[in-house]
Amino acid sequence: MTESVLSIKNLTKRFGRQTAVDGVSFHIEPGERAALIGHNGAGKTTLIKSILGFLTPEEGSISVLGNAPGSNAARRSVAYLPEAVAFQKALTGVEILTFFSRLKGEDPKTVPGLLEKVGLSEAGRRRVGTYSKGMRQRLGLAQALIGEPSLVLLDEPTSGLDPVSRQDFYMLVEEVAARGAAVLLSSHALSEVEAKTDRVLIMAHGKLVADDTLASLRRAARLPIRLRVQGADVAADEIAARLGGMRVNCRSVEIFCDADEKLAHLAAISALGSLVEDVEVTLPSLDDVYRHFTGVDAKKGS
Ligand SMILES: Nc1ncnc2c1ncn2[C@@H]1O[C@H](COP(=O)(O)OP(=O)(O)OP(=O)(O)O)[C@@H](O)[C@H]1O
Repeated sequence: MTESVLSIKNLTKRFGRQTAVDGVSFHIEPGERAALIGHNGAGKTTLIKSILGFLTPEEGSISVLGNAPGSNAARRSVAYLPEAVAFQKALTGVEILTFFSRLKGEDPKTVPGLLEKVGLSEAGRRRVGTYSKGMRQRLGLAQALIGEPSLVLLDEPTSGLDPVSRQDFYMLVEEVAARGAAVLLSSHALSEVEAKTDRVLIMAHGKLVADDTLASLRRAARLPIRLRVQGADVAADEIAARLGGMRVNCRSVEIFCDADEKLAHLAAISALGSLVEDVEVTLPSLDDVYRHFTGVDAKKGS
């Protein structure tokens, strides 16, 4: 069995009487991309700071490839990209990456390759003060990737980026995971992480209330799947009469069912032959799953 890159057992962190992280346990394996989601104040940043060794929890343990957080060995294996990455504006991208490479004890000759990886080769000789937010964030990722870390912690990494920059950013994250690094990414952008991560960790009031793949969480929540059947011409009445479900207009009928009933419903729809023009299957979104496990609407917060 491969060793977990990150292993957290029964972690509790308090600030005075406030319990920010409450008995949290999970582990992340090499190559896994895990999303950490939760309302404001759920404990995500406290958890990330504990993994980095910036905070000392009252109870429980954290191991980064067998090493204590904040130890030299753990620091060499962990990369961190905060939400709002800030660099010395007067320095160029090359100068910044060279500086951080030396700080990490890595050879600065990897800098051009890192800049190329994040699409900043041409901008590398320009001062960072002239960079857009997306370019600064990509430089931040390049800095985090110095020395090929085994664990990459990303705190709201795409906030403020435009859709194309987000897309590019997630392609880089995919590459990092494909190389075998474990990625833990905290985000409020649920529709985004839904497609871009392998596992979802949901925190609420300091507790980990869900930890699994989205498909398994959907099954556990038993949220209904929506089948929207579009009939040929004005066949909705006949389709509704033969399949059940709810007629939503003169051509379409909606059926809600459990995951394990889906194939039977699709077979029944298919048996209607030319009466049916199309069928659309909508699975519960991460928003729906989030609401189920936290009782909170992701768009509204706590
Ligand atoms: N240094 C601190 N001193 C006192 N309380 C703190 C401190 N840091 C965090 N907290 C409290 O701990 C709880 C968890 O905060 P945390 O920042 O970890 O949440 P979060 O999930 O990252 O929230 P957000 O999504 O808003 O960033 C909150 O109630 C917060 O007020």
